[in-house]
Amino acid sequence: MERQIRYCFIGAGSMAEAMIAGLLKKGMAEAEQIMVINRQNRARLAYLNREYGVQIPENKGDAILQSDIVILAAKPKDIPDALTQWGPMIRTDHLVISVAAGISTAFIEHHLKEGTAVIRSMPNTSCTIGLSATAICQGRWATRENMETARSLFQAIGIVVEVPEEAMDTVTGLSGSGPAYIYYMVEAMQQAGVEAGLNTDIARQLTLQTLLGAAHMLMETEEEPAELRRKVTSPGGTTMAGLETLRQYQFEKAVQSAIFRAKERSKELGGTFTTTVKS
Ligand SMILES: NC(=O)C1=CN([C@@H]2O[C@H](COP(=O)(O)OP(=O)(O)OC[C@H]3O[C@@H](n4cnc5c(N)ncnc54)[C@H](OP(=O)(O)O)[C@@H]3O)[C@@H](O)[C@H]2O)C=CC1
Ligand SMILES: O=C(O)[C@@H]1CCC=N1
Repeated sequence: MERQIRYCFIGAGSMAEAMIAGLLKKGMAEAEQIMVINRQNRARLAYLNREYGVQIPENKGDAILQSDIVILAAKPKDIPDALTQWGPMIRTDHLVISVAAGISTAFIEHHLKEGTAVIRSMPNTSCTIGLSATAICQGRWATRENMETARSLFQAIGIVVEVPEEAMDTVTGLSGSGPAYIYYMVEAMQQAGVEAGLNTDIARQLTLQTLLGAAHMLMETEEEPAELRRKVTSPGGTTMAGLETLRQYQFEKAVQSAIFRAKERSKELGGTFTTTVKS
């Protein structure tokens, strides 16, 4: 029987959990195939073991040695230390998939043995339920086969697009951080409903179904968002009044500025480290 692929997550935070939950839910991997290590939070590892049955090896280095795919899921600021600490255990036949915002494939490759395949990705937390929007890009030593492996991994937990590495900061600002913008909008809508007199549960139900319905309308009718918006907006009606108010508060500019700023932040997070990369 063919040996099953083994995954080692370096980092046991929100993103690792979201990917683990999605991979298990979609049957892409069994819990025995997934090992997780972190820096020091043992309670967190115990939780992941209890909740998902994933493997928490006694010896963290062994987890890397026994794996085929290493998923780098520490915070960008901790990536240099993680690479210094764990890099020596990563072999050239490993595939390294980073989910870290801003960190370039070149920076990661610099800390690993020459020839190690590195793929940079940007999923989002909706991978928990198989609905991530993930972008991937190819490092210097990664082959097309490695890219196909990463693609099938992320396809199991959502959609996947391939982009040039220069686009990864924009992707991070748009779809990596994107769920948070939507949740912020939902919070504001619910709060307005409650302040205007609805009970919390009703405000929540109406807001969530409105979000779900609008998302499905966009996906299923394939009409442009501006056209769908036009159909809601009766001349002189309530929507027109609401949209006008959003315009007065520069809604469009606010959303665009948020995405541009998040993109810049992604660059800043990676920029801190680029100077240490030798050409
Ligand atoms: N959250 C999100 O929506 C998304 C996040 N990302 C990216 O995912 C990455 C992780 O983010 P998130 O899960 O939110 O972060 P968290 O802070 O929740 O988790 C970070 C994890 O990294 C571990 N860690 C830190 N240093 C090391 C080390 N040297 N060796 C092993 N493990 C280490 C921490 O362990 P300990 O607790 O023991 O210190 C912790 O388990 C980031 O790079 C982020 O840019 C990408 C897309 C979306
Ligand atoms: O906030 C962050 O930095 C990470 C990257 C994309 C989403 N969360």
